[in-house]
Amino acid sequence: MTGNLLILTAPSGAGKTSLVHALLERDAHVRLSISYTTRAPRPGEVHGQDYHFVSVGEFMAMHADGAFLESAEVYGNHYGTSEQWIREALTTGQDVLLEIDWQGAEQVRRLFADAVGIFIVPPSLVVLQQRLQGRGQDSAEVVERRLAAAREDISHMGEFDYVIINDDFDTALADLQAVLRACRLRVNDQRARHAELFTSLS
Ligand SMILES: Nc1ncnc2c1ncn2[C@@H]1O[C@H](COP(=O)(O)OP(=O)(O)OP(=O)(O)O)[C@@H](O)[C@H]1O
Ligand SMILES: Nc1nc2c(ncn2[C@@H]2O[C@H](COP(=O)(O)O)[C@@H](O)[C@H]2O)c(=O)[nH]1
Repeated sequence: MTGNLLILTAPSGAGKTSLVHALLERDAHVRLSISYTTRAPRPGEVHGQDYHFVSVGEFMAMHADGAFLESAEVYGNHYGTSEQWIREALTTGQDVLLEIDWQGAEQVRRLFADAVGIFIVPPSLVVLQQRLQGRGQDSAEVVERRLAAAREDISHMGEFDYVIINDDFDTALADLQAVLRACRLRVNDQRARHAELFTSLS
């Protein structure tokens, strides 16, 4: 039985990384894909933990080798997901989270028809601006660029299966846990679990 593939997308600063980390602390059966990026590390970010930080040359070589399940240029940097890592993790039966933008989500959906898309939105653009500025890790120019893209990002909401409004953090986290729980109850997984149970009890 393979794991569920969940795509989490949001405008920058909506809170998806915070939600994902809170989920990972509470759920041992879910794993997060660590993306490759050409973006410079933020203060405190760790290579191999937050991202695999690579040069543009390294990224392009990986892209040419077909190493990425999906990749996109987002806010001026390149980002990509390792195909090998994803396929291996799913094969072990663990659920996998992809924290990627809407362009990457589109590519993954084409390859994995049963991937579940979750779009996270901030309650308003004013709140989004406060979160991006409050995070205190990006220059004013970077914050401006990301805010300017937020409306376009949000216009892709309809391409996803679930929408979580990240206003109150605990409510949004409970919503994310509920979606994951619903994924685990999908018929294909449950049929396989039931067949095992049925056989063992017969
Ligand atoms: N519900 C919430 N209420 C208040 N602040 C929040 C909430 N959720 C997240 N934040 C804060 O908002 C900021 C942005 O959150 P986070 O870095 O998780 O966003 P993100 O969507 O992952 O952004 P990016 O795509 O740029 O990585 C952080 O400082 C985080 O602590
Ligand atoms: N298509 C992909 N998008 C990705 C990937 N990893 C992250 N992202 C998205 O980039 C932006 C900016 O992230 P930041 O860490 O620089 O703030 C955000 O929307 C991420 O979801 C990826 O592998 N593929």
